Amino acid sequence: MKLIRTENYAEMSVEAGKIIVDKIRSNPSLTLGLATGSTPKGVYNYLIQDHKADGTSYQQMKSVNLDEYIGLKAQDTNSYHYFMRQNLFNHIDINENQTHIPNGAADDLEQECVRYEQLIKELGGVDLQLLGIGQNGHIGFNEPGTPFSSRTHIVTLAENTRIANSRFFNSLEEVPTHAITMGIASILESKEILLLVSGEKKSEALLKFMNGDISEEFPASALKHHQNVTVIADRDALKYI
Ligand SMILES: O=P(O)(O)OC[C@H]1O[C@](O)(CO)[C@@H](O)[C@@H]1O
Repeated sequence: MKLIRTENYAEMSVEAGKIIVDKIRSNPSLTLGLATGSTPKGVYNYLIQDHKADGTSYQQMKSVNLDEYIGLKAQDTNSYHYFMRQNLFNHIDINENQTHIPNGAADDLEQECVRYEQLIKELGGVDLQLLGIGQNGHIGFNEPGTPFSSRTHIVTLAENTRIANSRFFNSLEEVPTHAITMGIASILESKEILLLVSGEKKSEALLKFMNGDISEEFPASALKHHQNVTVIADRDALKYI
């Protein structure tokens, strides 16, 4: 595992953005695994600015997102479909048919999980997966206790995850209780993983990740089984390291 230390969120975002742009330029038809939440917003902003200034093209690539809330339609402003359009897709040269996000409003959610897993296979797997980490160590929406063998599945969100994410909603009651997420085994099949960690709130999770045991009680620890993980963290997140 490689650790890149950065001063702050902006620097972390630029470091990650440069790595992604390099990959896309050397392999324009790659499949990029994307994440939502506050952490990757700066990276997406870097990609948008680079696209405008240097013309990096996304016309041939494909993307798969990690997760989506159950019960929110794609148009819902709190859905991850909406997040991705607002924060990246609407600002680069990518078509909707190149981008994939689990459908949290599907009639048959179990079938949706099977479809999504199959889709990733048909795309040839994820070349580079961008990840954030939850304060409880979740990756995607794989909460503590999720088997490392898990594939795309339906999860009940941990209360602390709902509380953490309630900042995007009007109230905690509005935060969905369930989500669809790529499983840990699905994530580990990515050829390369970029884990971004920013802010003091994530410092304990980062300490546990770097120095703790590999355990299903701390989902991110599964990444230690992967051969090609780069962690990019900022000074606040690195407080204990
Ligand atoms: O970046 P944030 O908002 O702290 O969220 C942490 C993680 O939780 C999730 O939002 C759950 O999907 C991840 O996508 C994200 O990486």
